[in-house]
Amino acid sequence: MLKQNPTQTPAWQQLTQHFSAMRQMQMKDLFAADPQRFAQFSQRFEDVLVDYSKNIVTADTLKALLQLAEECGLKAAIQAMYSGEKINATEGRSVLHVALRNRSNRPILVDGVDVMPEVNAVLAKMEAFSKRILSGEWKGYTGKSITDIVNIGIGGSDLGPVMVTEALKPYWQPGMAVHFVSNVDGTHIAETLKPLNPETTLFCIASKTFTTQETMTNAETARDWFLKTAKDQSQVAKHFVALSTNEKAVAAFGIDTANMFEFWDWVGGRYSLSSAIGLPIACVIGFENFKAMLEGLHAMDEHFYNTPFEQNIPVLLALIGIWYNNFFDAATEAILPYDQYLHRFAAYFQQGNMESNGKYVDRNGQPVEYQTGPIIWGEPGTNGQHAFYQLIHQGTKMIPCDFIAPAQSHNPLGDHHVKLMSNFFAQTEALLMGKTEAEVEAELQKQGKSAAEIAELTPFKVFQGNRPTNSILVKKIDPRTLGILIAMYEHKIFTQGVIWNIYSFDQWGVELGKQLANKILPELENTSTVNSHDASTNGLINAFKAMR
Ligand SMILES: O=P(O)(O)OC[C@H]1O[C@](O)(CO)[C@@H](O)[C@@H]1O
Repeated sequence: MLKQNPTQTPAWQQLTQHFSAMRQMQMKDLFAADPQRFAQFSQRFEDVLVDYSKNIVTADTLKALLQLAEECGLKAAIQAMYSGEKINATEGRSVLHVALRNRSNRPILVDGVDVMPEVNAVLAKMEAFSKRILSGEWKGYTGKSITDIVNIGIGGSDLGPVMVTEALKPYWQPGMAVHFVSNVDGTHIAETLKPLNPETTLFCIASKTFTTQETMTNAETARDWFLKTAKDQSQVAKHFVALSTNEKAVAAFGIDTANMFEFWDWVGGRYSLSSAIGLPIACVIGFENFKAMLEGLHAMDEHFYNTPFEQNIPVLLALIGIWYNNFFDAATEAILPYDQYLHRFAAYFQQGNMESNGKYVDRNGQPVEYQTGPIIWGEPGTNGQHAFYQLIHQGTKMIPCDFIAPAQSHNPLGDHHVKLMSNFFAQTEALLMGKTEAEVEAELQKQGKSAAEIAELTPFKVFQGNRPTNSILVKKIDPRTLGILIAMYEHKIFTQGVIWNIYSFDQWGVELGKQLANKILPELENTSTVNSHDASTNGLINAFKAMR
């Protein structure tokens, strides 16, 4: 794979020059000058409309950004990922989440072996299992059917299934509920288990490595809770299944490996929701709906693979993100879904994006001299409007935002949805147009304010506008559309990682904290004074011990 420093490309130089012309550009002037701007700067994919016209970009900006993608070897990088090359070089692994939802079934080779037969075999096992659970055929140790699934996992073994099961709540099958335990804080599992009955509860222990401290601790607590009632160790098989790549550790924990749903080292944790990690999803929305989501993911995978970059939605979103991140110095991006069911969508892509592209070392092992991954955050609208939008509208920082909304609500109650959507449209319009001094003065005059009051109040009520947004309007949040949206963001992240010349599929940055926690843990289990750390850490640990 090309290891190109993006700042050394001709396109980057061109963008730098172009930026000096664009930094003062007003989007409203661009709209006024070009009645075709919306048509020119929007793309449709199935029931998804992506409008990126409210960005500080012209055709020339996109041309230069597309050139940057070419010069950084994006085409070859996509090819390398889809053909199973070991693009996760620091871990020596292929990156093949696209194989998990490869509905075309075309062979995808890792080390010369087609992975599709094993992908399909696990999917078939998930289908059979989820059907047995949902039909009530799978019985617990007292002969009762399962009513509650508890997924125990963290990070990529939690956030995807949480986000998807919440997003697709209208598709939950009758008589089944799903719960998630991730935090090692005992409160999480204690509160989750409180209302549950061990006779009708199934635990999915979800861990790629099956060594993660949080997950193994919660899994042991769950097993103790279960055995407190069931008594008999042999009944564990009816209530515990494992979603993992580590057969040995699964067996050592006491889970029958017949109840293990396998995946592979070429599935990254944060890209694993369409692998066996998706089992709790299939068990609550049903396998047919799970399959529809896989089909949506695959449709967007195909779009990303086959579409020329100038119409390629993930590529365009990635390039626009780079424009703000690297030229306008925007440090964050907000994801703002106007759909309550998508309330964990930003959290999901916080891991997806920040664990992938939060890197300062490039693929040559050198520190980068440019910005890489942005900070991702967000909450559902309209709650965000009454919390942090003040800063987006009038703060000193540029925050490019993605607004996401469905045209059809799953809960068409009265006029709720049109009210919600009026806010969706109003916000991006306000961020684009702002409100001028003259408009504010006229408004205050109408309200009967004196000249002195008008002069005093006007500066506070002016909105500069010119704040960039993408609007992603979908027909309905259904399994297929959700799959499309997920893959769209995944490939945006990939594209940016390629251009920033970083490795997007490792996560060494999470290791140091884990190592130190393992060192500190035994120090917390006795009463002696600790002095093996820096003064602050020693002080805190010793204060903690004194307070216990
Ligand atoms: O599935 P595992 O192995 O328990 O890991 C959980 C999570 O931990 C990480 O390795 C680091 O936080 C994530 O990448 C991963 O999703």
